Amino acid sequence: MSFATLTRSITGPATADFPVVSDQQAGARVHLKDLVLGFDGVPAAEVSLDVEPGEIVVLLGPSGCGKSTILRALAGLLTPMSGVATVDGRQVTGNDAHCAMVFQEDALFPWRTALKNVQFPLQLHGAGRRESRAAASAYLDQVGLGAYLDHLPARLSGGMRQRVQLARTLACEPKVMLMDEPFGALDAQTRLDMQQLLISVWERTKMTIMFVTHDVDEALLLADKVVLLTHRPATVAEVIEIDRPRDPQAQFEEAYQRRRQMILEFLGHAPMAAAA
Ligand SMILES: Nc1ncnc2c1ncn2[C@@H]1O[C@H](COP(=O)(O)OP(=O)(O)OP(=O)(O)O)[C@@H](O)[C@H]1O
Repeated sequence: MSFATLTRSITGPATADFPVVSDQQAGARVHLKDLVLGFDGVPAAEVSLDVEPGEIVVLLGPSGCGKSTILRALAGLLTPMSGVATVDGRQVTGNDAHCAMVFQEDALFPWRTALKNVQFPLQLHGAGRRESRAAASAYLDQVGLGAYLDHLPARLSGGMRQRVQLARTLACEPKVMLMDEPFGALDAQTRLDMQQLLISVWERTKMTIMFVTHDVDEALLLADKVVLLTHRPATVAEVIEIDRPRDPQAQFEEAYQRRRQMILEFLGHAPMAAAA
């Protein structure tokens, strides 16, 4: 998307307190077909998976099974051994402009203020100083950091730094946001706040989100689909579809508890991938 469209989307009429998002920005379809990823010729993941535009798909699986590797391949950071990954029908090769990654450890520039961190991708795409400043400050406002524009990352809490990272990722206007345990290092309350913030961002943008977590409740709160993966090399063992809207009381119901228990048991006894 051009920066002109971006600024239109920020300054146009908003439905709530969030910038209007153009159709172009809505989520992309992700298609993984017999995708084999690995290191030094040894497979770490062998997956086929379809993600509809605007879905939140959560990857759950035992430690080291290959979850991050799948996200890294979609971000263009890893070349597949075989198979294909496409985003809206286009094969992912190298750094795909439609996909942006959010890591657990914030990857902010420590010498740049919150505002300048978010301005960075905008300027990289050719926006001028004034335009990028206005856009970045709008994004930071949306993640609740309007009063912290001039703070360096060192002066922000872990949760606030993750908000800056989220704002910076949103400024890239990705069609697919790849989130690798983004809230794993946060305290419980901040994590809940970030989950709610993510849901509100997603409701407004309808981005496709692929999210890795070890937290089953986080998965059940966020996901349209929970994808259960086997031990390395990760293969898809099961895809669990979860209805929306989410009832906040649902977690106290028996059906929720049964599903949660089933997933916990799966993770405790996750199968090995079938021999090829
Ligand atoms: N750069 C690398 N070089 C070699 N092996 C790697 C590399 N990165 C990851 N691996 C290996 O690939 C496998 C999958 O790693 P990956 O980080 O994708 O797992 P994960 O499911 O995300 O793990 P966790 O849940 O513990 O974060 C692991 O066995 C890991 O040791």
